[in-house]
Amino acid sequence: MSNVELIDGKQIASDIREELKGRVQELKEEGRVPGISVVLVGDNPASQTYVNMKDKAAEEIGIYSDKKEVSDDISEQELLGIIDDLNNDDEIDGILVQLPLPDHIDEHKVIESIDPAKDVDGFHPVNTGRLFSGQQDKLRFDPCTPKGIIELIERQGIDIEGKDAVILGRSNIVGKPVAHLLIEKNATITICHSRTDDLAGKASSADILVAAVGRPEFVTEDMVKEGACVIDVGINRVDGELVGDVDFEAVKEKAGPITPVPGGVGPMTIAMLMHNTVKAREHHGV
Ligand SMILES: Nc1nc(=O)c2c([nH]1)NC[C@@H]1CN(c3ccc(C(=O)N[C@@H](CCC(=O)O)C(=O)O)cc3)C=[N+]21
Repeated sequence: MSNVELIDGKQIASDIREELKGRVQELKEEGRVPGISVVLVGDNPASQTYVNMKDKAAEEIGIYSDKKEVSDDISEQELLGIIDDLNNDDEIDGILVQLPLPDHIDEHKVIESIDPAKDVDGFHPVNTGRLFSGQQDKLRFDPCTPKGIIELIERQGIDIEGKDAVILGRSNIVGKPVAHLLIEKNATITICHSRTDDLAGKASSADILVAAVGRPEFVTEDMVKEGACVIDVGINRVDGELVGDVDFEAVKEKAGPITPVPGGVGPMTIAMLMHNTVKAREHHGV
């Protein structure tokens, strides 16, 4: 008999999409269909996969979804022009520019050109600033993967308050924002990275361990405390297979609740993108 407590991200994401359907129905009755536009620069096959998953989720929930596919030699000015059009398009509530962008385009400049009220990725400095300063009273879009992690933990029935959370990775899209969200939930935070001394020692002190380092099976058994909640944010392709940042087989018996890859954090990212888009429409023009 297995004593593994799997956190079923696929199921939880499906529950969230179901909840969103009701909110979209109410908006539709007022003639206010939520709309998202995804801007895809170049033809990276992995990006295509994500964009297709977003399309499918939007369709299921009843969100209008539009795609702008442009060549990877597009100039920065042209790209900024597309975003300006979307900022001024009343049918569009959410704008997502798929990252990464080609080297000749300044990612920060592009993100800052998005209307913060349409920034469903939660990457604009207005939104990250409101997260950083704990402003929950203002319209704020939290980044999808970090917000999805919080939802996974809470919907699994795990209390965050007072817990020691250790985050492996300090990226702007996962490590830093998830730290702020966990602080907001009254956890105590340690962020570890490539220069951290005794990373294994720190990781193994965690009640909640978030692995977002982008290295396949980086987290081994000795880095996990007995019964700890383990959240695997990794999506590494190894020999055509999807592998997380956690050595799942080695860790699953020692850990408490643990997310699989695939079927953990990934589906939650898309569900939270849909959540942000519905929220954007609910606030749009009111
Ligand atoms: N502006 C921007 N926003 C993003 O949110 C964004 C981005 N750029 N660039 C790329 C990354 C990656 N990303 C994923 C979303 C869902 C899954 C997902 O659902 N994964 C499935 C598996 C899918 C598969 O089999 O490939 C799972 O983990 O179960 C993965 C990765 C969003 N990203």
